[in-house]
Amino acid sequence: MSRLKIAPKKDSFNIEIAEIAPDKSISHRAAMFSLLSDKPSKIRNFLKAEDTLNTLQIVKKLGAKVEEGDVIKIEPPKNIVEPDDVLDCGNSGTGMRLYCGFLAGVEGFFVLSGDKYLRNRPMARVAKPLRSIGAKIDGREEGNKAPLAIRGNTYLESFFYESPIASAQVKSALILAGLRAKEASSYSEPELSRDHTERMLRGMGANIKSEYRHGKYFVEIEPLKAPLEPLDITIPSDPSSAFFFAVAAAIMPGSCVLLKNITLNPTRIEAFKVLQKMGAKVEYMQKENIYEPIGDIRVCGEKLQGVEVSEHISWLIDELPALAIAMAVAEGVSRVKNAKELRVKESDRIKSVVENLRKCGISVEEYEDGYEIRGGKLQKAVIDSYGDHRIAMSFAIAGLLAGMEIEDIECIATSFPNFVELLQKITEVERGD
Ligand SMILES: O=C(O)C1=C[C@@H](OP(=O)(O)O)[C@@H](O)[C@H](O)C1
Ligand SMILES: C=C(OP(=O)(O)O)C(=O)O
Repeated sequence: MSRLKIAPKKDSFNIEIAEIAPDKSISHRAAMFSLLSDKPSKIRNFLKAEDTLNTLQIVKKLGAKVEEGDVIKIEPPKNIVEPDDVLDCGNSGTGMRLYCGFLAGVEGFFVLSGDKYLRNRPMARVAKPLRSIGAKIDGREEGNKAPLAIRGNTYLESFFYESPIASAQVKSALILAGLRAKEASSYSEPELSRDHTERMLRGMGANIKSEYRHGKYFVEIEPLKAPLEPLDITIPSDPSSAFFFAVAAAIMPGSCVLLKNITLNPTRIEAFKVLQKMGAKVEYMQKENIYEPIGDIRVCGEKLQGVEVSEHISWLIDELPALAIAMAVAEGVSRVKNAKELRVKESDRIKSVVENLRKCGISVEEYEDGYEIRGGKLQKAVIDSYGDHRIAMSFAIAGLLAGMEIEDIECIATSFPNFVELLQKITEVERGD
């Protein structure tokens, strides 16, 4: 297990970062959705991190020819091939849950598994609704835990599913199944979760409509009549990865960071808005709109104030650990509520945030669905990442103020392989065993 030692940064900094990792959510989808066409897809700036490379590896095992280079070219098979081995999703909930929906309606036998963290995450949220439309999915705990065995079939019923949670992974799994169902289907969620699946599939020609009705978000899905158009996409940078550097600037008054070519999709930048509410200066400069609004974000540090976060949780769920670092140094009390979903991520992120902040000398109260953080002075500590990339990177950023030692940092490679290299532009970072 490797560790990182981060040296405190004494002066403010002003940098531009054009090398934030490509968007993880969009990369997973680009690789997987290429299988819905009968023509080759071209993907530029694909995220070459463990999670998305596992998804791409599965695309190959399902019969696609993949040419890897600066541009990834995926030539889909005529028919999906039944793989002769387990499909390894690694650490990725997105990979596993989306493949469940994708494979449920494809003839063949498929086994999805992953690392010890993923095998411990709940899968009933996709297995149950998929089973109710005729999918054959089983696994440990009656299909709640991987390995999951899918006996795909082409008889999926159409559905009207009201999801109790705003989860883009559940929504995407059901949309993918709906594309192969007998008739039109409908899905609703309590609030709009990230909508990359709808945007990309629509761009490929799928008949998918979405609208707000009675305070809920609905998606109507028409089954595919023919293969979709291929993707020709340049993946923008990931706002969830960019956010670590936004926090770095925000907690060091006088510092600024310009983050280039980031997805500005409103379901992805809510954490930047919270940082702004806390007192940081945040500017958005939209440049393009290809499937998604894309542009630059500039963040400059000012004195931060405590904040309460209890709405639009799905729009900032992945950023909450990094936001907790800003909350830890803000003046006054901050609270996060309605965020129970944090407990079923790569680690129980409520526990990992609370325990590690306490090690840094910050007073924190744990709630079932969040936490209360009393802003103070961060102290240097030895941090356990719990094998969770977002915890490792969040506390590495905290190191800018106090110095920090992070244990078990291999997980960073799941989403942001060049994170340490970029952090070294700001301060000294030492890797050790
Ligand atoms: O669909 C996606 O790409 C994702 C959806 C979110 O998960 P949930 O659907 O579980 O909320 C998010 O936390 C994850 O990092 C990526
Ligand atoms: C929750 C995350 O990803 P996933 O669910 O795909 O493992 C994440 O990247 O923070």
